[in-house]
Amino acid sequence: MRERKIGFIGGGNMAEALIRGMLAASFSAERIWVAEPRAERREWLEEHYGFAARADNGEVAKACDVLILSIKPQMINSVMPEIAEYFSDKKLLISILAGVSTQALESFLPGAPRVVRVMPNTPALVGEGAAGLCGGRHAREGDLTAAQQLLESVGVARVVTEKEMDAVTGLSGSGPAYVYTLIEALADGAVRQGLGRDDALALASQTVLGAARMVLETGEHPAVLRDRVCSPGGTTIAGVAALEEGNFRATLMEAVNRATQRSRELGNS
Ligand SMILES: NC(=O)C1=CN([C@@H]2O[C@H](COP(=O)(O)OP(=O)(O)OC[C@H]3O[C@@H](n4cnc5c(N)ncnc54)[C@H](O)[C@@H]3O)[C@@H](O)[C@H]2O)C=CC1
Ligand SMILES: O=C(O)[C@@H]1CCC=N1
Repeated sequence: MRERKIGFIGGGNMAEALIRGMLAASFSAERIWVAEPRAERREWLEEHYGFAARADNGEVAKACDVLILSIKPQMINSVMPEIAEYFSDKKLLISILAGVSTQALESFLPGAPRVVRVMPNTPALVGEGAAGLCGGRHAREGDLTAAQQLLESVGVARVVTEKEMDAVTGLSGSGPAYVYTLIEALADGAVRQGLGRDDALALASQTVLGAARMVLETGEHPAVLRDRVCSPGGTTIAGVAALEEGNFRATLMEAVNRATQRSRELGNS
């Protein structure tokens, strides 16, 4: 993958997160192309990352071996024909679009198109992404491996079934937004009790990071780790009781549920 030319179709937030992560993981900037219609965004990308961004999707589709489709799902009808013109079985399409199936993408492309659908997330920008991916009907074994390696250069990547992709979207694709809300709310709670804003944000963020690493590195179930924090009659169980009163767990489960449903809707629209 590192030797091939990789072209992003759409240079927005998620494309930038992947590009920045890839550059940090020593992908060469010369091999990264971006098609982006907004002139000010092209200038910004060029200034910050040192590659030339193009206005024309066709130019990037023609030049690159791997295309990473990173437009909004609602744009596929107008953008896919621009790519299809230059697509062949020598090229690979990797889509990051929420909800859009490999079958829908394949229907725009000639022949037996090689398509891999991935759902990354923005922490790829700092090398801590969490992604799911699946192959389309004509994707070769090496295509899925290549896409997985690319995603693993910026975090964790799990191969899942296409049916599972909407749930991945509701969990890790959208999940950073839930966690940012959690961090902000934790900090607000401490600010309310008189702690300085900077200290509150730093401690809230590190607490989330530390707890996540405890789950990943000890292999213990989260409930076991939680029980170790809850001293009988202590402070933590008083806080946990408030979470239960506020339906914290049910609310998070419902957030994943709604985002998953929305991903399915985007696929049907
Ligand atoms: N933002 C996120 O956290 C994640 C987003 N995604 C997916 O990534 C895709 C992009 O999302 P974002 O980066 O958040 O959106 P965004 O709006 O930041 O990026 C989309 C980019 O496409 C450009 N664009 C508009 N019309 C175009 C055209 N005709 N041809 C080429 N480019 C065009 C826009 O100018 C913009 O820069 C979506 O499909 C989304 O489902 C997937 C995982 C996470
Ligand atoms: O909100 C969205 O639709 C995109 C997909 C996953 C994260 N952001």
